[in-house]
Amino acid sequence: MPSVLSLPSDLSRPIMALLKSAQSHGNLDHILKSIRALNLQWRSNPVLLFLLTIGSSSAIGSVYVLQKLLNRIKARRLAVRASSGNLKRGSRLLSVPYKDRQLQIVLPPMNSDKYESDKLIFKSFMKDQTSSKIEDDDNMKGNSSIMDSKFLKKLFIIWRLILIPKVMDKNTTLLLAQIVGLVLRTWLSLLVTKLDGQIVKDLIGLKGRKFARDLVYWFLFAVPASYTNAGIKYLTKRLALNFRTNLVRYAHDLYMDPRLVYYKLQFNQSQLAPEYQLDYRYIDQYLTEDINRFTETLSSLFSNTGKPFMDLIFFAFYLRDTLGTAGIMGIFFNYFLTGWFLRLRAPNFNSMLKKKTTLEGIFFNYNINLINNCEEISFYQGIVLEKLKIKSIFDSLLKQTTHESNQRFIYGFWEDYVLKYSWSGLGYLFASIPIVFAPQTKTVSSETKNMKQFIVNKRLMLSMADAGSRLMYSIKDLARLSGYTDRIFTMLLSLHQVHDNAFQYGLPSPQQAGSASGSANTGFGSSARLSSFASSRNLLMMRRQTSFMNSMANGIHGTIQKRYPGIRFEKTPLIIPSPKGVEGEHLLDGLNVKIGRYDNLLILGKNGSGKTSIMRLIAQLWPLYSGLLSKPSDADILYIPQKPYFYESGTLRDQIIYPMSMADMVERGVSDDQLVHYLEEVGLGYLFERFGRDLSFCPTKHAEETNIVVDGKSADANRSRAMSTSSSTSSDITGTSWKTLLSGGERQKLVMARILFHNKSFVVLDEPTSAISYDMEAQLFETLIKKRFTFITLSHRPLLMKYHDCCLELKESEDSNICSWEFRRLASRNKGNTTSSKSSNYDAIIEREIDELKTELAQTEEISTRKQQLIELLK
Ligand SMILES: Nc1ncnc2c1ncn2[C@@H]1O[C@H](COP(=O)(O)OP(=O)(O)OP(=O)(O)O)[C@@H](O)[C@H]1O
Repeated sequence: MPSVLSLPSDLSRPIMALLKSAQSHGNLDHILKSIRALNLQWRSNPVLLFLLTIGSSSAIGSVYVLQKLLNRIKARRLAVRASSGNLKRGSRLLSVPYKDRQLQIVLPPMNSDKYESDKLIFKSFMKDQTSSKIEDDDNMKGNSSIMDSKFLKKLFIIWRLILIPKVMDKNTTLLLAQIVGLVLRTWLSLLVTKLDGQIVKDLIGLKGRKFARDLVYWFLFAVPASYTNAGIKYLTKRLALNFRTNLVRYAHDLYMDPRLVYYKLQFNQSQLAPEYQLDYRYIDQYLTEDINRFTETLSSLFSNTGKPFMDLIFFAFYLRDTLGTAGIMGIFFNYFLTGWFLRLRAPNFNSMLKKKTTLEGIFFNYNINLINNCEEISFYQGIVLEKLKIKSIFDSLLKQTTHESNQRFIYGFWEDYVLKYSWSGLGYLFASIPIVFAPQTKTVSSETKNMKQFIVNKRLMLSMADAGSRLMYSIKDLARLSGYTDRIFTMLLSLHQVHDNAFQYGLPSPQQAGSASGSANTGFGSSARLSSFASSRNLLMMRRQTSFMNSMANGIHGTIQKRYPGIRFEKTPLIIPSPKGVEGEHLLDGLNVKIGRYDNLLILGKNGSGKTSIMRLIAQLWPLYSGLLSKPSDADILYIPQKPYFYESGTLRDQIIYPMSMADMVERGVSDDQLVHYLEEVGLGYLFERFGRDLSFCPTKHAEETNIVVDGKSADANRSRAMSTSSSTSSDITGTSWKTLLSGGERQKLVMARILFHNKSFVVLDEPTSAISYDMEAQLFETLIKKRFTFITLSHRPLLMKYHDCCLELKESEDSNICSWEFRRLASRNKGNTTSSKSSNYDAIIEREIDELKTELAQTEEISTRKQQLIELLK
């Protein structure tokens, strides 16, 4: 038998001819002759597929370029329409920096009806869970099986509502294209397998010309095969990205809603089963990492399971001709047996993944906390304690990861032994069956035929084994997907619960509690934990009735009027929101206060007495359980919280106009000059100078890359000429944040400039001048009075009375934990000269404060005298 390396003369001739032609540069005749000598069949599969690939990729490329061009034209038109305010109602146009240009993205208006109808689907899911009592012991431990109905139901809900909301969706197209790609790839594998056997047959049969031709076919095949592989990978990534976009937008629409879901989430402590409870502190991880991982796992699952599945079916059909139906049945029986065996051995990857992801979130958040509070921690020199805390969190993560690795090691052994080696061994065995049992004829042609058949069968068997093993490996992917599906579903469920108009801050709403098909005690459905113990139907019914009565009695029944020209409380309790409702912790009871336009109110009280909570009630962050609250419309009132907030990556201008966008500012006709004037009024003119007389100054690095322009109005459009001379000073102080760049007092003053800009009739200020010097404080209050703002100030300093007309004092009560309150009108303030007006009422309080200060001063003096005496003694 000739060696494969020593080519026979028949084989070397066409190759030599090709080489010679290559040597004689451009001798087309020679090349054509050599190709002709190969006897290529133009209608053969490799040639047709090669030409088809070239043709279709050119067509796809042209469509892509055309689409890009059309998109650019569309974006330009949109920008023009946006700047003239002609966008569809509710739509917003964003200009997002991308490479060296701005991408125009239109955000369609939110379809709130969709979210309301989706809410019903989530509600009925929760009701089904209770009524069918799926909360069995397994679920209590979070050990849901990867293929259980709950996982599939959850996935189906997410799929139908968010991932592919309608049949004619672009994601459907991508999915279909992916399926076509998978079928094509399997078919190509089959053709390649046959060609492989043919090449071996040519070699062994010493057919040089055929060998060279099949080699050319091989290289032609490589083009569509590689193209299909790359295409499938691209489609997988694209689908994941589209799924992610849909999910992120959906979650953001619910989370960042004017119904304040992002704030109220902390109160959603309904008594749901643990698997449906979301820890709001880690919502960032759900919204970012989890969505990303869920969509990637889901879209890659199609190619990871689709390809082996197709392979199994195609190859089984092909092999049936040689191995017979019994042989194929035997192979599949083997697969199921090993699959069953591996499932028995598989640890609970789902629950391991959930635990690990939660710990990763805690670890990540703690690191962020360190960054956000680095200065405070440095002052306290608290890094040792912080390090200990971070270490203990990391240790828990490490323990969980080690446990997971150990489990994976044992399972990995069984998986590899069975899937890689046993199945391949069996593959050889099955491939040899037709040869071993064929009639024994010892001619050269029968040997080469046998060899070809063996090669083809062996390749198909190994491919089948590989496909089967990949299907088995994807059990792990499925477990991972199940874990992520649980997390994403829980997040969406919680968002819907809080987004619900009837959200009761953890207490079930009356209709939920009493719903006929519904259940006992969930934020929206039922208490899985409670109902799992309620073994009898009667007990469940009783529980429902009790819950209904409770929620009726403890629910939110207050009345809010929103167009009142002042603030009025009538018989209003101040209760910390909780699942107990009215029975929760009371801070104040029966509050009766009434102020009108131009009545400035000071709310006085010690720390923790409930001042900020009153502001929360007025701003409707907290519910009004009973009584009456009358307040001005939202457009007329501005709330200034105790902690000055600065817009992340925002410019100096953004900080003044927050929460308005540049587009709104331009629309209101406010110029940059006016903003500068406000800065000067609050005593921050020098800051403007320091930042290079540039309102676009931003201390955050890469601010330009993240500077998103809303509705086509550029931040620079309104900049006055005086400001365009940006000095080098501004660039010297980049790379920090507003929080660290400004002092405490400067931050409060900047917020005051915000008040002047918004110019709303009513302002609620929580400790607005706690870090500002007395002279500046007086100036700021004088400005507010002069500009005829009506302000409600929350403070613990009676000295501020001189700027106010009424005072609500919250006092500690001797006989109960609930503060008592006293509302009184202060003697009329001389609006022009506040310091000259005195009232005996607040004189007494001020005298008391002065006395306290004097006592403190005397104590300090005494200490310093003693210290001096000690020093002298030591000398
Ligand atoms: N979300 C909450 N959950 C539980 N308790 C809360 C919550 N928010 C506030 N409280 C409690 O309510 C009480 C009143 O808080 P509030 O912030 O209104 O005090 P304050 O009078 O503004 O205090 P300070 O002057 O220190 O700002 C405090 O005891 C606080 O612990």
